[in-house]
Amino acid sequence: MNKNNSSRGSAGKSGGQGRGGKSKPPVGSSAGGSRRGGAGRTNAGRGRGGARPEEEIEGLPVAKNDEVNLDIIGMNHNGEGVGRADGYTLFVPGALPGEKISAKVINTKKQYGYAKMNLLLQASPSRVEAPCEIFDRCGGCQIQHMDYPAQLEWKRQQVADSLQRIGKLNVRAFGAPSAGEASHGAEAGEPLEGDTRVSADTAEAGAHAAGPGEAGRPGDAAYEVSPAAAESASSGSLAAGYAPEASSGQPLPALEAAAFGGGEGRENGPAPAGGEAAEAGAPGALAGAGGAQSADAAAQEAAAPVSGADAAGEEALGVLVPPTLGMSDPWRYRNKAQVPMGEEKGRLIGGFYARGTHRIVDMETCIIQHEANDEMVETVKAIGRELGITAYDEETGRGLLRHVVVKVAFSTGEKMVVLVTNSERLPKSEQWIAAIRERVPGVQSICHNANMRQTNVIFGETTTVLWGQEVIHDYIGDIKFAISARSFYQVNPAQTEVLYGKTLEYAGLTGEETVIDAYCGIGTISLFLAQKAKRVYGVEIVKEAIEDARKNAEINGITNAEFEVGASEDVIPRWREQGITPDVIVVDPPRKGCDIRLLETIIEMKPQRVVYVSCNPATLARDLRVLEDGGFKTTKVQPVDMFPQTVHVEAVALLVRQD
Ligand SMILES: C[S@@+](CC[C@H](N)C(=O)[O-])C[C@H]1O[C@@H](n2cnc3c(N)ncnc32)[C@H](O)[C@@H]1O
Repeated sequence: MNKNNSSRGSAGKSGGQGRGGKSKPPVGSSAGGSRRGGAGRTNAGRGRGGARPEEEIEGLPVAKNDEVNLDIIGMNHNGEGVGRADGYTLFVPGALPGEKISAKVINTKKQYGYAKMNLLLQASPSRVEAPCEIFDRCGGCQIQHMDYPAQLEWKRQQVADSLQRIGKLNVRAFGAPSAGEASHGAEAGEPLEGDTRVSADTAEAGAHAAGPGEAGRPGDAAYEVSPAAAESASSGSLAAGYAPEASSGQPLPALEAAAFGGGEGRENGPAPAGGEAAEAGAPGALAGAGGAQSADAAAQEAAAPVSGADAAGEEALGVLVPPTLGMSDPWRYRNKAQVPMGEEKGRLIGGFYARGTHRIVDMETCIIQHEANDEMVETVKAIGRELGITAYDEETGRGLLRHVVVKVAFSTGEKMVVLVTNSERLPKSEQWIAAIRERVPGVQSICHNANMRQTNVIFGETTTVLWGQEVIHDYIGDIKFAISARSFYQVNPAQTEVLYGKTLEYAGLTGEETVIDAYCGIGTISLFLAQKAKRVYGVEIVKEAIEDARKNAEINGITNAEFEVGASEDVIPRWREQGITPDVIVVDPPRKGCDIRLLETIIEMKPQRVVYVSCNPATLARDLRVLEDGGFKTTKVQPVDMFPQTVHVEAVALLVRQD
């Protein structure tokens, strides 16, 4: 915080425009006009004797309703700007790294608080106008106001930071030469800008597990990843994976030290203001932006080890985290929409939840969805209104239509509509079918899923095909996949090819290997691997997905892949007892990461390589630490942007066995 420029209480309050969304926040002409004399670091004079509002905590440098000027030094994993007011962390929705803002404190906790941006005093060069009409209300995307190169670089930093702080891995300084080159230059071990910024940007990210709507949760201040927390978050919360532990009341650095045995790895100072933005334009730093890696990144990749022998020489340089592989057109990329339904003044509406809430923002178009999905959702809403359908109400448990789920296969154009209702049967099903068939050209499958439980989980156990096929078909590369209503299928088909391509490359197959694909879904990765391996064993917990996987092997004439239903942590130890000895194990778990029993089994099975595909850098880093302690070395972790405009981060890691 610029102490001299901050104001207290109501003095000099400015406009209240809120977060930087579709419309940019007002840009102030200058940061001058200081209203507060002196540092004003204490809460003195704020009624210690009972008049103080309950949430106000003594000894903080700011209080609720204070106006402060902040330098935004980073962005947390929810996409909120991170500012410091006299060392106290304030999260500011809509603020970008490198910006100077004026903000009003809206809530304080012991270790951090929230502020609302009033005035943008100095904008980041990465700030763009969010193209979506409802960006400032909808919780679906979080970073449309950041240009795409900066999004990609931020995602790389998230991965690098998690590896360092949670996994306690030594991350190679970006731009550092490979082992061979290192002997020629002194720079090899020196931290580069990227690394310096990493920790500062996200030092608070782990401390902040909750979105605005969850701000009241106790003890958000730990990096430790709890499977239970992550599990509950898999239904969509961005707070996923961080356990409410270790709320000691200490300032953040001490907390971090406690959680991670502090002092290990790099200790980085705060990022220079504007650092994120400045680097966004750095040559070679943002290779993913055009859908291709930079020459720099490609050279590092080529130099990175893929075998245990090479790894020794590279070890001192640390784990390589190349630039995020991004899309050339990061819009309209999603093949699936799962839209909650509600009512507004008695009218059926459907859209995504407002940030941090379960309040539905009615939506006509979503510009990260394929147009066909937009059209299907709109059509289904219109039909629902015509048929007088009620929407399910979470609070009362009454009402009928819960979710509309639509899928489109990019390569074949096949479409699926799933109506999820709070009823065993779909009332007026004949009318629904006739109307959808008539108004959704090319629809191949209309399904009903019954979910009568009072839960956030979208699907219930029973799915019925109302009309048409049970599945739709899509291709990834040359392989054809059947996708049913409930099976997991990657949502960004263009980037799925990139992700699986990396997975296959890291698996380093010659045709002689036995491979295990844990958390295999409908066998997508398994079938990719099977083309280059001797035998592949896939395991997945959802029965329908395994049925799809078997069908998929069959329709592609692949005979060297077999699949089993069950939890990876139960099935793979059994395979071990049966004498299956994999050369390569691929894991692609949900956000909560791998079960510890699975990690222990992997360590005991001693495959040459482990390829870990992850959609949560925090749990990835936690699990890599276990595998490292068990004798594996992490050599590279490649971020792949599967979810542009959102804070979701995907990465593929390669580990090689040390002995
Ligand atoms: C991130 S998806 C990956 C699916 C697949 N690899 C793909 O790329 O399409 C994770 C999958 O793990 C499954 N899953 C969750 N917990 C599991 C467990 N304990 N054992 C096996 N599969 C599990 C989910 O049903 C889901 O299909």
